[in-house]
Amino acid sequence: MIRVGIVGATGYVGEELVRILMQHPESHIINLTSQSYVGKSFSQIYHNFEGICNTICEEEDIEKLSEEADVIFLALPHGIASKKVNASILKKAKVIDLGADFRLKNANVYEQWYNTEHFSPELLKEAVYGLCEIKRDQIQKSNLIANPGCYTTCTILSLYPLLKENVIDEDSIIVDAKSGVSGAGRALSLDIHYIECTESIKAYKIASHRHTPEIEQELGEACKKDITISFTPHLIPMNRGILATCYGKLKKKVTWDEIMNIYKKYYEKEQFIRLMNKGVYPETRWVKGSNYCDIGFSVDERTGRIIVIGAIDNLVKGAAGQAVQNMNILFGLKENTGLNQIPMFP
Ligand SMILES: NC(=O)C1=CN([C@@H]2O[C@H](COP(=O)(O)OP(=O)(O)OC[C@H]3O[C@@H](n4cnc5c(N)ncnc54)[C@H](OP(=O)(O)O)[C@@H]3O)[C@@H](O)[C@H]2O)C=CC1
Ligand SMILES: CC(=O)N[C@@H](CCC(=O)OP(=O)(O)O)C(=O)O
Repeated sequence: MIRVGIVGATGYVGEELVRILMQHPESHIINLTSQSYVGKSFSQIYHNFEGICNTICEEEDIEKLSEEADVIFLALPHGIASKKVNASILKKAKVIDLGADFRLKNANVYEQWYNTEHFSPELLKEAVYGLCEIKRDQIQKSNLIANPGCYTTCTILSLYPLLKENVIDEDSIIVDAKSGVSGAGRALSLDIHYIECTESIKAYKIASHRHTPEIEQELGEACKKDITISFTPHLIPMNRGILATCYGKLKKKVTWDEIMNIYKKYYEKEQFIRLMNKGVYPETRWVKGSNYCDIGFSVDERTGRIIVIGAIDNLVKGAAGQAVQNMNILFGLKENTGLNQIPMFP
């Protein structure tokens, strides 16, 4: 059994990690940590776990945890993981960070977009960006995984084959993405009060969202160029789900079938990526509660653009599910172990 510790277990991502790992046949949760709920059992915080997980939440002690656990998941706000992780911890346990501290390769870029200091830039070289379908060979050999963000997972998976195969103009990319409110986490803030976000849709952090450099970094690596994209996130009054609508100018005339062959080249064997048939476009409810990323597209002959739609559950493929997929790769398990949840509909 893989001994697992979850730091920040009481947030939405932590809760989802517990839900998935409790059903994982090879994992055993040995420690759940919290900041505000030390001494409380997990089922007192999340009553859906009554009779299922009565583990008492403890104060975080990552040094001690690294002696006892095989893998530590960090589900903390940005800026904390880079203070906590160090080389000595990584010698003893593998770390999967679900925040953003190790995703960007350049600490200056991180500091610029996150407005906070990076406390362990020396670890950025060894951190692997844990987008499983694209980086599994590197993930396997690493002790520090930077689990991708939710918008970024959906966007990069949706566009990656087109950039790898040089099909679209790299600087023409526009991503219009929508997220459910759980994407903002459980901590209280005015923007996510019921009245502030129900029955309304809004764009936010226009031309300034911190997922922009992450998408540019990974798609730039795919096409071996520095690229800039326009990325606009929106808050949607639903609990879970990300829908990314991605636009790109085609470099030459292509048919839908030709593009589908490109997607198949990269994703045909991927269990968690489902390519939609012609005329079918992903919906968030088709992936809710599951680790799937659904992708559909249309070739617009009139404008010479391709429009790709991607959908994921932000808490599963966009966070905890992908983190467990990373754990499976790290420990040589079948990648789908514990991750075969069928999407909930409705
Ligand atoms: N929500 C989502 O869809 C996604 C989130 N992420 C990322 O995952 C991470 C966790 O997100 P999420 O679960 O939504 O966030 P939440 O706000 O719901 O949870 C944060 C967790 O971190 C703990 N915590 C907060 N501040 C501190 C601190 N100063 N020191 C130690 N622990 C602290 C909280 O403890 P307590 O409850 O005890 O206060 C809680 O357990 C973030 O980096 C987020 O950006 C990534 C992908 C998707
Ligand atoms: C709706 C909402 O507020 N979403 C969050 C994204 C959450 C996420 O996946 O991102 P990180 O892991 O990079 O924090 C946001 O826009 O900041």
